[in-house]
Amino acid sequence: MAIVYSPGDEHDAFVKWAKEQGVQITAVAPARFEGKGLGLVAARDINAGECLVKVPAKVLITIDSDAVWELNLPRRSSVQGRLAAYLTIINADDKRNHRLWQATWPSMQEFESVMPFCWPLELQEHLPPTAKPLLDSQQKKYQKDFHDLKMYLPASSEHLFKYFWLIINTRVFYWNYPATPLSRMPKRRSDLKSEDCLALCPFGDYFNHTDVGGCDVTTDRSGYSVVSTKTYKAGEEVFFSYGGHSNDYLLAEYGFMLPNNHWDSVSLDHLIVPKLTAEQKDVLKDDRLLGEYTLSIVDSKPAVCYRTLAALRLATTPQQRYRNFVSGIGDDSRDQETVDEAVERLFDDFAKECSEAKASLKELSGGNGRIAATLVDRWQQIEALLGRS
Ligand SMILES: C[S@@+](CC[C@H](N)C(=O)[O-])C[C@H]1O[C@@H](n2cnc3c(N)ncnc32)[C@H](O)[C@@H]1O
Repeated sequence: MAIVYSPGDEHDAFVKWAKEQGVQITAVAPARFEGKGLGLVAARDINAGECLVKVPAKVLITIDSDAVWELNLPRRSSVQGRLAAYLTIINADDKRNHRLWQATWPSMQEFESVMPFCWPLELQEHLPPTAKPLLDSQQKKYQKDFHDLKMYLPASSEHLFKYFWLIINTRVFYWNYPATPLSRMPKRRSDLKSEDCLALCPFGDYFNHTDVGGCDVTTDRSGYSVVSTKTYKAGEEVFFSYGGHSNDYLLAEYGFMLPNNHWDSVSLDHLIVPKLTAEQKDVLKDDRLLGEYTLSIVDSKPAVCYRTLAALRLATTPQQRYRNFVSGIGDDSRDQETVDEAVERLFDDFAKECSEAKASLKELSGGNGRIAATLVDRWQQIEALLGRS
């Protein structure tokens, strides 16, 4: 993979600024990686357990930062919205403290090709069934944030607000305000959800994601520390994990997918739920087994989850045998063949959906070849999950 070790003057200027702000950087440097934008490269051999980056709390951008707090943005709007509004409002100020940092962020043009949020509707409609609801909820969140905050933004700045909203979506770290006074917290500490706990973290936001990790990130009152959990050879990319996310989640939230992602899975709900009778749905609901049916790879083979097996058993065998299965009593092997056949039919239906989506994307590609190619890749990955590639 092509790596550009000196990615540009703006990155040198930012690193100098970050160090002046107290960010400690050891043995890693920004570099450009094909297909990933910027990332961090090991500047020498690194041992497991080395502290590579320390970012002091005072340089984070959170809703507790004085400059954000002083804008007095409405508390009913989300933390993501308020941070995007802050960045939009302050953007015209040439002396803003994070100016050199902002110069290292991706452009709106880059987002337009990789973030499903920015894609034309006809391509969004070709997202797989697990990614589509993620995009829908993102769009709703964005609309609400813009609605709540537009009166605080400079005139005609929606485009900029959307850009910063995406910057926050793709670059924030989890921060639960370890030293913030109660009056400034977004909610009572016990009510905080992950979407309330956001911080922009200079230099930390250069790290790209792997499914297997490679560094641990810890927080305390002093800020963030990133410590290697494995050895790296000089010139290797240094990663950490953004979490155990499927490729549909990575695509919708961050605009990329991993070629081999051991967390990958897809929902089977759209194939199973519409085929259940109202009575079957009630039974599954009472047993807390309605929905969240997933397919993943276990021991290198396609595997459906326990919930799927329960739903298919209810759909294809007498109810008492389903009851025995979920209660863990009796011999369930006599229905194994029937359930296996139901799984196969499900896979046939999903494989057909994959072929149709790919065929329709071929017709569409036109000027959006890169987006269509990403979508075809994702449908092919689903075929591989089904064992049908
Ligand atoms: C926190 S930023 C990391 C730095 C970013 N690559 C940049 O150019 O500034 C997260 C973004 O990096 C990209 N990214 C992270 N991990 C990646 C990976 N393994 N492969 C491709 N892109 C990745 C995605 O665009 C994601 O939205």
